Amino acid sequence: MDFPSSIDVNLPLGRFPSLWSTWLDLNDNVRAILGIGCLILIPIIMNYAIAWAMYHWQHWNVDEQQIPPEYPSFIPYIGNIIPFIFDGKNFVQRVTSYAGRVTSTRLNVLGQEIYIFQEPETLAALWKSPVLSSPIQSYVFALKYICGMQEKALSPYRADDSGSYPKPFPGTQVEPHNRVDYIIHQGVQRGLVGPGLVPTTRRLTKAVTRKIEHLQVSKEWTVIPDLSRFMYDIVGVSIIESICGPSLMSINPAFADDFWTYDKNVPWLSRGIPSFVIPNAYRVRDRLIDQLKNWHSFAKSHFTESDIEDDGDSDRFWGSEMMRSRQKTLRRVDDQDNDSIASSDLGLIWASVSNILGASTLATAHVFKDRNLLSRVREIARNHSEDQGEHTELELKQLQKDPLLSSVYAEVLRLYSKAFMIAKSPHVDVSLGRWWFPKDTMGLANSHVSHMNDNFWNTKCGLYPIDTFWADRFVQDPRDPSSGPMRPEFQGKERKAHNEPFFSLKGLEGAWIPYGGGHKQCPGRFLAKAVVISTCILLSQRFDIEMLTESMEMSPWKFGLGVLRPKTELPFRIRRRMS
Ligand code: HEM
Repeated sequence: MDFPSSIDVNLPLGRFPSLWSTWLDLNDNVRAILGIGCLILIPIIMNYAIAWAMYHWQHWNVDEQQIPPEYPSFIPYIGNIIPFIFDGKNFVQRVTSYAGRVTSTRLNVLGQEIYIFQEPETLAALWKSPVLSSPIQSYVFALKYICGMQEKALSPYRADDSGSYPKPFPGTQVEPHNRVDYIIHQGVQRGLVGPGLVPTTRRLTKAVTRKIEHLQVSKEWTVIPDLSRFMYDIVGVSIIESICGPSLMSINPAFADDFWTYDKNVPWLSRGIPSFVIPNAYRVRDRLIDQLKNWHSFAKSHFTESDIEDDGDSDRFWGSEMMRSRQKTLRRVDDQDNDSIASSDLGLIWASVSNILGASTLATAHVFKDRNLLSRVREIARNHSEDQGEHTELELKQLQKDPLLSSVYAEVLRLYSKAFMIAKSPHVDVSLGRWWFPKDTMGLANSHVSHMNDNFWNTKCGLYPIDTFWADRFVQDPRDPSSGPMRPEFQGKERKAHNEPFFSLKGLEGAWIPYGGGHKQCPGRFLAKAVVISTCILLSQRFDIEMLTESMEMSPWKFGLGVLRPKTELPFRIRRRMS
């Protein structure tokens, strides 16, 4: 049908007829395609509009206790997955903010409901709950994709709904020898928080001190291309030695280099990128698993009880009681074999190295970049060292209580830790104040969102913005009401009990969360603090370091996996100080 052209120009709604005539001028195929497009698009837009309205309505409806509102997604089912995986930082920040405040939210990702809890009080309530287990799906995911565990060995992990407490959850059918969640949890607790803490810290600080003492650096400047690699050779290798003993790397001389390459590839492995795209990452992981198996059989055939040292923990074959006992407990779990135990050990070693390495590197970079901070750190070191050089174990322990050093350590973790913590309640719904956390669903918390909460952290009225490093942020000075980590209105009465500047994490539960919280909190946190502080002290005392780059841009790819790493190499020059 032809449309009279005269109407076209004279009608007050002249645009409508011209659109209409354009539509009629199109050929049938194009009209059919556009028609189908509209049929698909209109329900999507309506669905989005309804989801959007529901989202806001649930946020305004503050009187009721409810499950967190579902964040609307333009394309149902798959809408959230792409930004979640590839733009995690901005996506998580966006979905957990409402009307300028941090909030909790619900996402639908590939048909699965995921809850993100973020308000400090909600997180504090979450971590007090005694009914949470480990999120077994995420264990399975990490063991499969990051550590290369085979499907059969993963089945007892998938089946374990008994929780990580000594007493299994009521209703579970899992047999005691298959309680992998509890077995792993209690093993690392004993090794890193319980009786193993003192001997492991001693081995670790000794190894770090020895490596720093023996650095091949003279009194002349030497240029070194990358601070991260330099710190890996000190801190990363020391932590592997202190947990696994000297034999792992002495019988596998390529282990340290292979592990460095593997660690760089973990962000890709964790995204499930297949082996034909990143063959080298898979090859290096296979090599590490072979080397771990080689170490296991070497240690098994050489170790006797008499090798255990007087501290009751160390031995030169397995390294520590934690690694010795994992061999027994994990082997008893159904369907485990040499490969699966090696994959599991690879995961533990990665957890031990990855974050501590990032934290020590960034703390060192910040201390040496700021001359004033460096001289304050050196002054503290001098005051704690009797012979103006060597630090005794006791001195290093006392240095961990120093407010400035503790603040530098805490601020590095506040600024650079971007971990997802995962929680699940397999059997009962959990009340978290305003929100419900339904049973058998996945709950997440992200440290980046908590650490960048502008409404909580003190910036001294914008002088030290939330996304910048301020060495003194965590120092509380009783004489300065504007000091301390949180905004003055959140400060407790604690500072009244002090006369001198002090460091305390009181009141930061649910806000400073680099280690997660509650029962599943990182067991390596005490070791981490000891190492970050000892490394800063020892390096600043013995060496001059000048960073040869201004850039401290972080790679976004480790977002969600812990402490970030610099995007590029950090070149620097170093020389031994005149004593
Ligand atoms: C700055 C250093 C570190 C940071 C920021 C860090 C952070 C974390 C985080 C966020 C978790 C997950 C907690 C949760 O799910 O709620 C975790 C778990 C864990 N971390 Fe660390 N970590 C650090 C150092 C270490 C070290 C040095 C070790 C070992 C020597 C270690 C061993 C572990 C282990 C074994 C787990 C799993 C615990 C379990 O499943 O029960 N971490 N860590």
